[in-house]
Amino acid sequence: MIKIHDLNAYYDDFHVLKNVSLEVGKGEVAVMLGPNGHGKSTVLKSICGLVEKVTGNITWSGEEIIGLGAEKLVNKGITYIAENRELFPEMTVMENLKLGAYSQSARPHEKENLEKVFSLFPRLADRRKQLASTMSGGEARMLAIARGLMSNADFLAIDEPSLGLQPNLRDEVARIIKEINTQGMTVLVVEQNIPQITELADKLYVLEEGKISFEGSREEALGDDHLKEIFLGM
Ligand SMILES: Nc1ncnc2c1ncn2[C@@H]1O[C@H](COP(=O)(O)OP(=O)(O)OP(=O)(O)O)[C@@H](O)[C@H]1O
Repeated sequence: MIKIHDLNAYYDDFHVLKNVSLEVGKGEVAVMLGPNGHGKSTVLKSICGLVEKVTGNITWSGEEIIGLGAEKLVNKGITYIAENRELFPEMTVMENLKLGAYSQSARPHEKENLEKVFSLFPRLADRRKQLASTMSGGEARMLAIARGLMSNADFLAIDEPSLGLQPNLRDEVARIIKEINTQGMTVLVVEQNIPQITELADKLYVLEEGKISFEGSREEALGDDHLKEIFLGM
């Protein structure tokens, strides 16, 4: 379980997150919604050791992990999948995937994770020799998610997977998140353009102005007209 208590995050003097507390139970999917620029990515990055100035507590399976840094956290099974893909364009699909398994904890599992990834994303298996730079936007997005899975993670923080995706591929992203969750992955995802993802959420959080303004089930969120209209698009 990931448990965040009173997280504050800063970029220099800019105080982005203000006493954020949330938890994602083992094997659960939590979805974070909220307006642009209010700090959703910063929550994910703070968990994954990618924000320098943070205070508060973040525990993973009971162990304090705040401030450990991204490399140590990847070895503990905590992986961030960025919204801006961050692929290596001049490398093939296969090379990009193998780089996802660079960490000490992932290396011994490279073969089995590759098989898992290719069964989830058959299209990547067909294109394993293709350069990442020549993939369509949707394929590149899938590759970014697949590369995250190569890290042998137990917890994935996924940032806006729908960004730049056509509607049919959004269904595909929802299917994949459901599938990896069924296999036991704990997921915190920032996403409000794929209704199927909010449907599979065990819990929704809304982040506004760096603070959690709502926490509850999708049914509870649907009971609130403001949330329903603004964040659930209904
Ligand atoms: N590396 C950085 N240095 C300085 N300011 C930053 C940095 N990253 C983000 N910010 C600022 O922090 C605030 C929160 O950004 P963040 O990306 O967490 O928001 P968000 O809710 O995820 O937005 P979006 O939905 O647009 O991705 C924004 O004002 C942003 O400009």
